[in-house]
Amino acid sequence: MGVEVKVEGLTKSFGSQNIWRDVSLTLPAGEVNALLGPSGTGKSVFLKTLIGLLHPEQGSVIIDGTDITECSAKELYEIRKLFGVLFQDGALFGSMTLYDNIAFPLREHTKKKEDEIRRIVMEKVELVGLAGAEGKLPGEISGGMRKRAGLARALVLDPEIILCDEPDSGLDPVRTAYISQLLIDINAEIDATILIVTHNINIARTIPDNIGMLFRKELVMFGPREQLLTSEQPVVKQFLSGDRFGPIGMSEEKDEAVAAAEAAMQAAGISGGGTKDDFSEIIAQVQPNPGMPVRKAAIRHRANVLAMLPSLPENAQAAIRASIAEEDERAAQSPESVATLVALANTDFSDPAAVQAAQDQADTQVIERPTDVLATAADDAQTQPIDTAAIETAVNQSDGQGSTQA
Ligand SMILES: Nc1ncnc2c1ncn2[C@@H]1O[C@H](COP(=O)(O)OP(=O)(O)OP(=O)(O)O)[C@@H](O)[C@H]1O
Repeated sequence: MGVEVKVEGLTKSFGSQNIWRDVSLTLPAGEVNALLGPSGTGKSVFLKTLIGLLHPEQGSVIIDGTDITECSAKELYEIRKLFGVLFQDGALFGSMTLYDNIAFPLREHTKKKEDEIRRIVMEKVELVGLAGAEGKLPGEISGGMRKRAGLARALVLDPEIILCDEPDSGLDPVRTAYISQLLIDINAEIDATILIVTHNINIARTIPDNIGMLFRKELVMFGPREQLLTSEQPVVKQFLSGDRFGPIGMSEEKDEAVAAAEAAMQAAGISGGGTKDDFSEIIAQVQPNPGMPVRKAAIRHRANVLAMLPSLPENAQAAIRASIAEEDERAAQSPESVATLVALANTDFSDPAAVQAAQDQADTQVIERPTDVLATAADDAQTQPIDTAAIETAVNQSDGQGSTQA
C-alpha cells in the first residue's frame, strides 16, 4: 500500500521571497491527488520540498514516520527510495539512450543483475507504450515520448509515492488522456500515493480523489475533488473557467485599478474568455482499464470522505452524495466491469472492519478484460437479429451525403 504524506505548517522562501507559508495537508495513502495553482505559485517548489531537494524554514513533512525536514542524510536517502518522480521536462540524461535512462535508478540504487534490470526496464517500456524506441536518445524523440520515458523511469523502483510535475505539459489532449489513464492504472496496480501538479482542468475533473490549490502564497483548499469543483471561492471559479476577470492576474497580484476596470467590462457584457462550463456538475472519475486490479484507494477514499462529509460545505456534500449514488448505480448495472464500484457499493463505511474486508476482497478482484467484454458483446450479437433495413437506410444516407459533397 502507498504511504501517507503528512505536511504540517510548511513555509518556504528563497532569500526575502516567500513562496508559500503555513501549508498543511495530508496525501492519504494510495489516493490520487492533484495540486493546482496559477503559474509561479510554487507548485514545483512544493514537490521538491516533499522529496527533500529543497529545505523549508518551518514545518514538517512526515513520510513513513520520518520527518524528512529534520532527518539525517542517510535516512533521507532511504526515504527517497519510496519516491518515483516525473519532472516537468522528463529530466532525462541527453547522452543516454532511453533504455539506459530508465535503467539508471536500478543500477544506482539496487544490486540487481543486468538480465533482471532488462526485464524490469522492458516491462516499464511496454507499460508506457515505448516498445521499439528504447535505443533512441532523448533528443531523437517527441516531447510526449520523453514524458512517457520519464514516467517509466519513475516507476522502475516500484515507488510507493509518485510525484508528477505537469505530466500533460506539451502533450495533445488525446495523449494527455492516455497518460492520465496510465496513472489511474498504475494506481490500481501498485496502490501508490500519487500527487499530480497540473494546470489541466480536465485532469483535475476526472482523475484525482483529492485536489488542492495554491494561490497568493497559501493553500486555498485541499479536499475531495467535489469540494474544489463546487467551490464558490472566486479564485477557484476563475481558475477552473480560465477567465481573465477575477482575482488572478497576469502577475501574482492584480491591482485595484485593473480589477475595477475589469469589473466594469464584465458588467458591460465583455467576455473574459473563460469557459461557461458548470464545474459543479461532477464528471465520473476515470476508472482503471479492463484487466487492471480494483483500485483499493477508492474504497479507502470513500470511507475517508464519508467520515469528513458533515464538515464540508453544503454544495460539496450534495456533489459527493451525487457522485456516490452515480457510482453505485453504475455498479448495479454492470457489476463485472466495474468491480471497484461493486466493492464500494457493498461496504458499510461506518464500520472499519467492513472497509478492511472490502479492500481484502478488492485484492482478489480484477476488472473484466477487453477480451471478456468483446466475448459478451459477440454472444449478445448472436442473439440479436440483424436489422438489414437499418443498414440499408444508413448506406443510402451516406451515399446521399457523398454526392452532395461532390
Ligand atoms: N532554486 C530556486 N531559487 C530561487 N527561486 C526559486 C527556485 N526555484 C523556484 N524559485 C521561484 O519560486 C517561485 C515558484 O516557482 P515554481 O516553479 O514552484 O512555480 P510553479 O507554480 O510550479 O509554476 P508553473 O506553473 O509556471 O510551473 C518562482 O518565483 C521561482 O522563480
